[in-house]
Amino acid sequence: MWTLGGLWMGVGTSVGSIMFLYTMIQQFVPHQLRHYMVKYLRRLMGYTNPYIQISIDEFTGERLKLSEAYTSIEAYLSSKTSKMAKRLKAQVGKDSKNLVLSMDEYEEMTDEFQEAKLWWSLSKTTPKTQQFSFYPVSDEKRYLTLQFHRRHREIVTGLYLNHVIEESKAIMVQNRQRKLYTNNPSHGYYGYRRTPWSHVVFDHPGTFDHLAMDPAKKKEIVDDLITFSSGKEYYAKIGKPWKRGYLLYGPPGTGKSTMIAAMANLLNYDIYDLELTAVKENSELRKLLGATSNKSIIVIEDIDCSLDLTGQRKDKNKEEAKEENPIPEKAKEEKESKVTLSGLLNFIDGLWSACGKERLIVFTTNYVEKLDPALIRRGRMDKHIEMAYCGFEGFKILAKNYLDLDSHYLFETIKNLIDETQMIPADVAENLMPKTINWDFETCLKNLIQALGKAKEDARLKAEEEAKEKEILNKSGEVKEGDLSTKGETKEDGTTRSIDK
Ligand SMILES: Nc1ncnc2c1ncn2[C@@H]1O[C@H](COP(=O)(O)OP(=O)(O)OP(=O)(O)O)[C@@H](O)[C@H]1O
Ligand SMILES: [Mg+2]
Repeated sequence: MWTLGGLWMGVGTSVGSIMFLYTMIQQFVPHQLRHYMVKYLRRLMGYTNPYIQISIDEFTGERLKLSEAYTSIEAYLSSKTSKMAKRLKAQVGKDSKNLVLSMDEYEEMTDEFQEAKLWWSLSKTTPKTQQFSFYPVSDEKRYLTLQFHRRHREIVTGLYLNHVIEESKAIMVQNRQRKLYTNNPSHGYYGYRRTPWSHVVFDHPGTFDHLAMDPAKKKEIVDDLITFSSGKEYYAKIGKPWKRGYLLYGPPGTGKSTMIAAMANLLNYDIYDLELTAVKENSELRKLLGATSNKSIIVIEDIDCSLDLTGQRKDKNKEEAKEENPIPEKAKEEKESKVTLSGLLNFIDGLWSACGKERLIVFTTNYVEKLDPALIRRGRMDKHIEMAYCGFEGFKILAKNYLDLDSHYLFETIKNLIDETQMIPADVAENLMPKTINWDFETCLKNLIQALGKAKEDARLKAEEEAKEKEILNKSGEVKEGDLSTKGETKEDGTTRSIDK
């Protein structure tokens, strides 16, 4: 036992010193020399060293995408770090309640699996051209290295790595703090952040239980989402990338944004709120897409206002104003987004869109009829959901939510009024909300009844006004028709034909 322990310590020390040497070279040797030194060191070690090394980069594919393997292993190691590593890094965990510890840079730790002993270390490569900067510069690459004896190759590649990934899944769920990302429009270059997205903790309390809408429709949406999230094998079987598009449309204040929060809370996904007008060109759109994680919702709100997507829908007034006050060409180029409709279509379902798994893409709009049909066809936006005015079923959900009220004698009055009125759930909710400390159910419900009565009356007056306008128009139309018939001659089939003068 002692001998084995001593041997392991010895091996650990020699591996440690080789890695230390590597790290020193990476850190302090000028990059022109570094390449040769590392090459010869490796060759030398190849003859004598019985150890195999696997490295896992933090970012893959020109660092566009956060490596899933890296994230998983980092989570796995974080569960062991507190016992093994000496230099730790602390981050706030789920719900900001606990601190999650992970290995600090240039730190090493050991792990054991069956009879194999394994060494993990975290390193980084520094940029080729050394620059003075207060922040770590964007060329920095972090990577994890795993070393083990070659006699354990089968165990490690066949079993250990799978074991790490499986363990990491449970740990990640435990530690997961959901995030709300945005593509930061304040500066195009994302520098030391190493990702084009900036984020805050996603803390929206909205759930489907809170959402006022037809229960049958709600159930259909929830079922659809759950089926999607558990559809890994199904999507693989039908040969489709594991993603789904949702189009939420309807008047302002009908709960489109609230539904997105409810979707994220239901499925435990992150949200990427994409500000399309801040994206300069299609290639940036691809970068943004590549830097999103799996299990996420990519949202483009008010898609109809986001861009001139067809090239035909330019705002005429804006165009005229531009002509009067022309913006200098360079400033214009810097400011204007060059994202095209085809760029966006590729973003949604081109080859690039398949680079992640389990992703929802959600568009919201108040004017569905303004959207290009290509953008919202099935396959891109698979499910179209209309968020409508509040009906009685929706009201009951709001009454339960805002007043904790299941039934009341005034419900019948509200039922009769609400189905004849077009009131958005946001207004119904606002009218229901208690306005004084000593509130009671009756006052709240009567407030709503009053508001509904007023809305109904306003609608009646508006309809009357419109009818009058129509009548006037019809009359003037009749006069014109009358003029025409006097000037025309009657044909055999009873229609009239004008006489050319
Ligand atoms: N269907 C609904 N159920 C519950 N609450 C709702 C619903 N619709 C709106 N609300 C309430 O009204 C507020 C505004 O709703 P929300 O922002 O989701 O509307 P929206 O449809 O996204 O509007 P817009 O088109 O202007 O973005 C929310 O904070 C929510 O409290
Ligand atoms: Mg909204």
